[in-house]
Amino acid sequence: MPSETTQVKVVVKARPLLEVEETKGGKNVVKISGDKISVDTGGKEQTFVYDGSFAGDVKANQLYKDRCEPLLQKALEGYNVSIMAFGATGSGKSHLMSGTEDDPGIVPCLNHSLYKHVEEKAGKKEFFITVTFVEILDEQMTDLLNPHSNEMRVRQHPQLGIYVDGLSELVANDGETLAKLYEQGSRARKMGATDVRAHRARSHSIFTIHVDQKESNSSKVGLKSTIQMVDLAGSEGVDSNSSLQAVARVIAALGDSKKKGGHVPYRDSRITRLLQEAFGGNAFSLMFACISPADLFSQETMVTLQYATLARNIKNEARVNLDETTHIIADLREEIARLRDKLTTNSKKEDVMKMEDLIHDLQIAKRQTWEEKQRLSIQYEEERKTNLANKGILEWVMDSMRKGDKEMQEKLLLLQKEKDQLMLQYKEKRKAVDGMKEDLQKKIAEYSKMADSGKATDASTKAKVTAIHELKELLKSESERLKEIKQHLKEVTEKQRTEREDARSQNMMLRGNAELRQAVEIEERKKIEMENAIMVEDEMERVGREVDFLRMEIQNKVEQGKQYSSEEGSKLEIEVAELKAERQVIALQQQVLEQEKARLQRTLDDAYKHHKEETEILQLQNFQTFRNYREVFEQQKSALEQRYRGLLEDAVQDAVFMSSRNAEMVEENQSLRQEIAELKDRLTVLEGQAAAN
Ligand SMILES: Nc1ncnc2c1ncn2[C@@H]1O[C@H](COP(=O)(O)OP(=O)(O)OP(=O)(O)O)[C@@H](O)[C@H]1O
Repeated sequence: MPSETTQVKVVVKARPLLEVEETKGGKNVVKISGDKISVDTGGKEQTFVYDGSFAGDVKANQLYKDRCEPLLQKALEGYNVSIMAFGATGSGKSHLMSGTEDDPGIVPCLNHSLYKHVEEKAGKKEFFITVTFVEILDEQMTDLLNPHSNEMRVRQHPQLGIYVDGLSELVANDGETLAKLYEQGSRARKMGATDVRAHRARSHSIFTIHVDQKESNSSKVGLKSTIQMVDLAGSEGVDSNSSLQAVARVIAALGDSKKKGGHVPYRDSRITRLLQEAFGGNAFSLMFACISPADLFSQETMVTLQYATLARNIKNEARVNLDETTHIIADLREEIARLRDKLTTNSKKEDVMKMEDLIHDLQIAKRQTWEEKQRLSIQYEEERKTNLANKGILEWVMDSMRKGDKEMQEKLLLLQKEKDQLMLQYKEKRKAVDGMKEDLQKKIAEYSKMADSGKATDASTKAKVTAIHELKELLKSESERLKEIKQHLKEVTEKQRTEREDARSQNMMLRGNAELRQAVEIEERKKIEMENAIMVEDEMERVGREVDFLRMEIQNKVEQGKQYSSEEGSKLEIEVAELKAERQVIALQQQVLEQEKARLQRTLDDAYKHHKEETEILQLQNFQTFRNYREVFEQQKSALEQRYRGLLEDAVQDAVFMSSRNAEMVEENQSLRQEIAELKDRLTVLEGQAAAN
């Protein structure tokens, strides 16, 4: 297995002087020239040399290209890589690692090149990439990709190295997935805290990319490497932060020539255990020492630079990691079988314990196969929906809600179908009614024409009158039916509205689900808009038909040479004007609806933004409330304990008093007995004397 001795590389990155620092009168006390960096500490200039020093105007992607891309190449050759950001709070560590949209950080840049490489090698090589994301705060570990509450432990596997037992490893088949996982994890890191900045300043996070690869169609053993991206806790006051102090002690133990060869306190904290390969182990390591250029921070800058100097002396022994999972599993199985035989004849306690460890090692080794990692990843995906939802990460809730909402959606769909059918019936019925009206008008016209002509016989008059009467009756009943349909339609619409309301309140119950609510609102609004549009269109059509009908009637009459009386004329004109006005009103209504829609859209967007912010705050507050409860509980507990302690002390004192009193009484009793005995003796003597006399 090829291996290389390598030194931990240290690059200093000074962030720009922030506006807030400038307004406070902060001055730039850092000068950079080549790999040298000088800090003016109140008139005294101190100079340090590193593997690189970069000023504030340097973009993260340039730093990535320059310093991290070669490390990615190493990782692709099978070496482990560790990229760490170290520095005081506010020195720009997170900015460097995560970056912004305009200035993507080291993690997004590396993500991009990693998958570019994977694409380029398609056909020749197969890659299997997974990620884990852990946060360590006050020695507590949080699985940022799947924030569960199961116990997690740092363990060491004899062949696979150091790992966190219980940490979810998720498959990232493409750069987009990896970016999403990193983003969600970073968000989960924020969501758990009441004071995001203080929390981040005190916590460490490690985002690890596991790259497994093998040559396509080859039985050659594949490669297996890890890329650790570490955002260390803020170092201002290294003394006050014990786990960072532990990192400092490890750096000093390995990097300080006076302490070389001595004990390295990796086991002092979880972060140092997890960085064991990065400092003095099997990895190519790069430490970004992040500093602020401001005089206000010069003390913190000096602490960072001193540790950076020590870190640069650390030597690592990096080797190519072959994917020997299959062999490891076979070896472990063999060892387990041997031990099992031994245990059947002679079961010693240490052998039983060793057996337990071996079985656990085998379990871990078995989880390293691509198939098993894939299976577990799917299982974690399921779990993390709930865990992330509990943490307020919304996207997953949305997905699951869509499923949960299905029943309600189906109900609404059925109602919509019923409504559509009713609408169709309504339209058809109205068309028929309108036709009948038209027919009736015609029949009345024919009848009056016949009557005017004076040619009408009794029979023909009767027939016409009967037909008119029948039609009138039919029209009446059909109009009734139309009314009924309309009423039914109204009821269904109302039912639909209440169901939607229910659905919405159900959605409301899901805390933080602003996106989903917005999606539901948008969908609902679209439906209402569509329905309104249909109604308006329908009305317009009806009014149009009425106008046409009138026009036709007038034309008919004109053609028949009918002279309108001024009364009829003005009646018709009024009717036309009314219809026109009706049409205008509808058009106006439509305009108003459009305006209302735009206004609602704006209100909704504002409400959405506001709600989203409020939800986040609420979640943070809830967490705070929980902490307050816990504090009160702790106080009550200690008050009770104190009370019981007091009672116990009293009881002990009483017991002591009673026992001393008891001793006194025993003594008294004894002396009384003595006295009685003496009195008895005297009595006997006196009785003797009396008898003698
Ligand atoms: N290169 C940069 N360009 C512009 N602004 C920067 C740069 N680096 C850092 N900043 C700004 O400096 C501030 C502190 O940066 P950041 O939050 O990354 O510090 P940090 O070291 O991660 O702090 P903490 O330890 O508290 O998490 C932020 O407002 C950030 O936007």
